Amino acid sequence: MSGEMDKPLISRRLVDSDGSLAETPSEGPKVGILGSGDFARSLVTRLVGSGFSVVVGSRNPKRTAGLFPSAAQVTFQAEAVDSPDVIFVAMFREHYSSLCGLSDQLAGKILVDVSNPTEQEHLRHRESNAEYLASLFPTCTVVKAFNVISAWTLQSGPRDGNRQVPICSDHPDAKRAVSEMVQAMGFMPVDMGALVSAREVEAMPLRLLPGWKVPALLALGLFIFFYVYNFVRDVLQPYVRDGKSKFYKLPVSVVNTTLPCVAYVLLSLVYLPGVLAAALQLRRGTKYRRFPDWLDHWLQHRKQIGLLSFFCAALHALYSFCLPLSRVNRYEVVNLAIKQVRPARAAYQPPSAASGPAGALRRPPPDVLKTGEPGGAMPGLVDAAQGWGQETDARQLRVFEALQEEC
Ligand SMILES: NC(=O)C1=CN([C@@H]2O[C@H](COP(=O)(O)OP(=O)(O)OC[C@H]3O[C@@H](n4cnc5c(N)ncnc54)[C@H](OP(=O)(O)O)[C@@H]3O)[C@@H](O)[C@H]2O)C=CC1
Ligand SMILES: [Cu+2]
Repeated sequence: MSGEMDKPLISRRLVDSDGSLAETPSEGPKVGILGSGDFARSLVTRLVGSGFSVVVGSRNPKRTAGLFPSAAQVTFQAEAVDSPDVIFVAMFREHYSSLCGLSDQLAGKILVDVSNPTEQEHLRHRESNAEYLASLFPTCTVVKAFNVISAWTLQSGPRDGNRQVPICSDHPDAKRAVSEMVQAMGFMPVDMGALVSAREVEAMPLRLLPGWKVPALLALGLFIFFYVYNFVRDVLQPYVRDGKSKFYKLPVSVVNTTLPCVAYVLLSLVYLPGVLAAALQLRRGTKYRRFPDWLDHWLQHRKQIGLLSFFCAALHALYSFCLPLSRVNRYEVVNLAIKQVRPARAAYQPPSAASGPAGALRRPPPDVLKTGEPGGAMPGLVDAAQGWGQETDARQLRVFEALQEEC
């Protein structure tokens, strides 16, 4: 294996002094490609770079020849399929039947189906594209491969994340030959069994973020549940019972109360299946029996559930860090207001019968009336104004104190 890894992907003889790909050595294994689209072009670049001799079959070779490295031979379809034993069909399913005229020349050869159906096509056709190709060319051996690799990955070379190439075919020898090519191109073949598995292999690229759907729906469900609960507890109940409007809490405060609830429940759902599995093994007295399906799936989703739990907790930490900043600001403003109003309130005396018929003509304590001149010009008017001011202040103070509680 280490010997394989030491081999350079592009052999020295294939690279010109100016760095471009030179003429292929005639002894390189010959591979045919039908089609001249994006995938065919990337495939050719990779194959040529891996030391293969490539011949491309196009309906219009004159038009397409310029798109390929000079090391590849571009010709008509009939000519291209003549000599190679392995032929890649880099075309869409609906055009497969246009190759039927080549049936005789293709007899006994290995056809590699690289196609990917769209979601609708996948649902519409009961048989996979590879099985359809095999039914059109019963004298050929069909191998399904490379469909999970994008044209871009083919061209830029395999990365660690997507090295695997699932392969399936009814003929072990053909599968082995294609597996060796896959390896020579720097990818890792994964045997998926017989050609009936092609449907499964073709569905792989259709799955967006496999394994995340159930955990994501679970997290969303939990979030909605706890959000509604916190909404009823923190917003709806104070509104109905005391008439207090706390709807401003909806976008930030209620969300921030909800996030840790979701994080905790998700975290417990990461550990719970392990405990259940251990209990089940103890009860059965063996660990060599399969878990029931529901537990098996649950165990497999632990990583995603754990990551979602971490995400909720991290978001909660961020919210909790940012919230006090705005609160401190609000608190300082309210505090300042209270400091200004409180002395006036302490000095306020409700009007009593002794203070005369008008009530407003009572005399405020001297510390409040610093600027007023007791007994000066128009004392009654000054008193009345200050009495009115104190009543307003008292009401404001109640509002401010309520605000301070909120902070
Ligand atoms: N692009 C990608 O990243 C990937 C593509 N694939 C699969 O590879 C196959 C080719 O894809 P791609 O290269 O992107 O597609 P393109 O449309 O770019 O190429 C399709 C090619 O099919 C050839 N062809 C042969 N007969 C016909 C016909 N009757 N009508 C139209 N075209 C015909 C054409 O070549 P010419 O005119 O020279 O005959 C054409 O260049 C598809 O099955 C796709 O699912 C799989 C994985 C990734
Ligand atoms: Cu917290």
